[in-house]
Amino acid sequence: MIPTLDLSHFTSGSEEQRQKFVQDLLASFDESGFVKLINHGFDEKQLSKLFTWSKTFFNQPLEAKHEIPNETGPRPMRGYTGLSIEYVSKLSSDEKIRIMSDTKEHFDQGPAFDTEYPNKWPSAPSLSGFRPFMEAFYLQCDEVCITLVKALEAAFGVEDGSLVERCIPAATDLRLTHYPPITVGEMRSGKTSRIAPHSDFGIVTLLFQDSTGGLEVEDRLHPGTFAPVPPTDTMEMIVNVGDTLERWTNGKLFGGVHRVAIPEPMLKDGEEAVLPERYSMAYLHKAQRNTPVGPLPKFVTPENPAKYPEMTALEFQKWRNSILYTY
Ligand SMILES: O=C(O)CCC(=O)C(=O)O
Ligand SMILES: [Fe+2]
Repeated sequence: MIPTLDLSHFTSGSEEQRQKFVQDLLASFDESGFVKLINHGFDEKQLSKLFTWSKTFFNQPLEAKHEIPNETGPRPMRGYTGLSIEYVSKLSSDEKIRIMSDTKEHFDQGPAFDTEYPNKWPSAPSLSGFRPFMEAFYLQCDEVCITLVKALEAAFGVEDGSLVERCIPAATDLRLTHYPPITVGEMRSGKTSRIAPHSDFGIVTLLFQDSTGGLEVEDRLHPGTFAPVPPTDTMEMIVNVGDTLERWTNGKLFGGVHRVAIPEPMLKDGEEAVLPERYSMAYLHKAQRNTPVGPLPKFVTPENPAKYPEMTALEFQKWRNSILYTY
């Protein structure tokens, strides 16, 4: 089971609570690559609005969504990507996974100030409030990530601010995903899934899921074995370690592998049963673009030499993104 930690213990708790938060965060990342957070600063109204906006966006006619197409290729994603375009399965070295398509559509958003990869916003009057809401939501997610990075500085015993400065200005991608209804039969076919097993590219990911279920986490000690992360509370934020943190820590921490499969209560259902549609929001926290994503000196020793080659955060992201469309 993934432990639940109280973020307010770190931001406004006693020294003892802060230290305990830091230790528990590291222990949980070490064990599963995942943690759940409460008291993260978002309230129920905001989260319900987030999902309402996401539904309004994806409920638009396809032509309207295609007015802001994401350009597939080795670059940060912006705008709308339709069904079965991105295959995260291509990141896997397992042949059985590599043939799986993802049945999802998504909207990707970067920093508001980004002129190199500008955001693409819908023009429909019914969505006029979408952009201001999402821009504010993005900033609030970034604040939570910076707080977590501060907790990691304490956990690793590195200088205060030394990791935070690697995250400014923000270069994160926020993603809204819609998984349309799909039959149990299709999900069991081995040819498709909602999202195939993968790890995220950034430092950490913040995730809010609706009440549909299906998110699963791989047991690091038993690759190929997954445990469900059922939605128990809409206020719950799920946080996972991404590949950048794995690289910075020279493999001490690892990118938590996850997927979205058949929700637990439907596991015994027949082939014709239909999984209801599902919505999620992932804040895929990234390092600042020119920041190196090779191992930090602290984690490199003669016994444990650097396992990951040096490159910038943007080079790493371009490389990983270029793989997603190679079919
Ligand atoms: O929809 C989810 O719960 C997971 C989404 C995800 O893994 C991703 O966007 O990287
Ligand atoms: Fe993911």
